[in-house]
Amino acid sequence: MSIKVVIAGPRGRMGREAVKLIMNTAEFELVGVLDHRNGGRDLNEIEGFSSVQCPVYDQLEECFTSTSPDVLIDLTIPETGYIHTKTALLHGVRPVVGTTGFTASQLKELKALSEEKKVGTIIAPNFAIGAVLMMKFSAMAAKYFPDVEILELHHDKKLDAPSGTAVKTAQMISQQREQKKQGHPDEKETIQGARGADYEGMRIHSVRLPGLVAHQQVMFGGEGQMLTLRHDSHDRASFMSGVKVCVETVMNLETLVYGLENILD
Ligand SMILES: NC(=O)C1=CN([C@@H]2O[C@H](COP(=O)(O)OP(=O)(O)OC[C@H]3O[C@@H](n4cnc5c(N)ncnc54)[C@H](OP(=O)(O)O)[C@@H]3O)[C@@H](O)[C@H]2O)C=CC1
Ligand SMILES: O=C(O)C1=N[C@H](C(=O)O)C[C@H](O)C1
Repeated sequence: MSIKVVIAGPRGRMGREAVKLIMNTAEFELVGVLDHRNGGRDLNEIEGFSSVQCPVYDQLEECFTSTSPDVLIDLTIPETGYIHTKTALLHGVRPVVGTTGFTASQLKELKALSEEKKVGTIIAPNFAIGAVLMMKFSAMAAKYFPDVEILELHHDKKLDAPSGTAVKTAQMISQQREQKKQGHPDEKETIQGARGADYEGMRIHSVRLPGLVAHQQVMFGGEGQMLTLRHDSHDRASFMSGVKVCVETVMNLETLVYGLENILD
């Protein structure tokens, strides 16, 4: 039996890749898409989708009622992605969320709702296996190198900063690292923001430039040595094997999983 999927944000950079993934995977069926600008049309009328037949909705409730999907893949923007995830849970549809920028309190609320409804949910700040390994290796290294700074680099159309990946990396590092305020105790910024964002004393720096896709470098400094871990996504195809695993796995969950590292063997 196939897994019935709805995609929110199909015209976006990630949404277009996700449509291809679902169409090219025999066990998945694209039953609808949510596009706030094209409700009532068919996807094959929209530029770039001439061979994909599937109804387009601009209201998520109507989409769920009409298509009875198993899974919602959300690839939109932070505020909307949060509302979509909540709506899916209330309709018994399992969310797989790539959208980043949710607050800690939103994540907490969604986890509680997922558990209350027993509807599996995966929120993955990064679907690329290489990025997940970089995060895991960073957490391992932080035990030995408590002085660490994260540099994330993205295209200039990105809305949230720091990136979801950088925030998740900092959280994973903080579970291994002795708490520490880095840099000189008396350091002063002569231009505000020069030292980046402060996450429990470690710094996160966000670069936004045309020409970039998604990149992150985690730098550890020790006595007379440096360790640098870096991951580069040069193409959004890098995220799709992770999306596939999430769609398959969420079918067997009854709680919220935050991070792809928690479902990989
Ligand atoms: N987890 C992961 O591995 C990855 C996550 N991401 C995240 O995925 C999200 C999407 O990224 P990306 O594809 O690059 O972004 P895009 O801006 O290319 O796509 C976002 C899409 O969402 C649509 N959208 C905006 N507002 C709404 C709304 N109110 N209702 C419905 N749809 C809406 C946009 O439509 P329109 O433009 O017409 O408003 C657009 O089609 C981001 O949060 C990004 O950080 C990105 C890459 C990898
Ligand atoms: O917006 C993007 O492009 C990306 N967003 C995710 C994030 O915020 O970490 C994942 C990846 O870095 C690409």
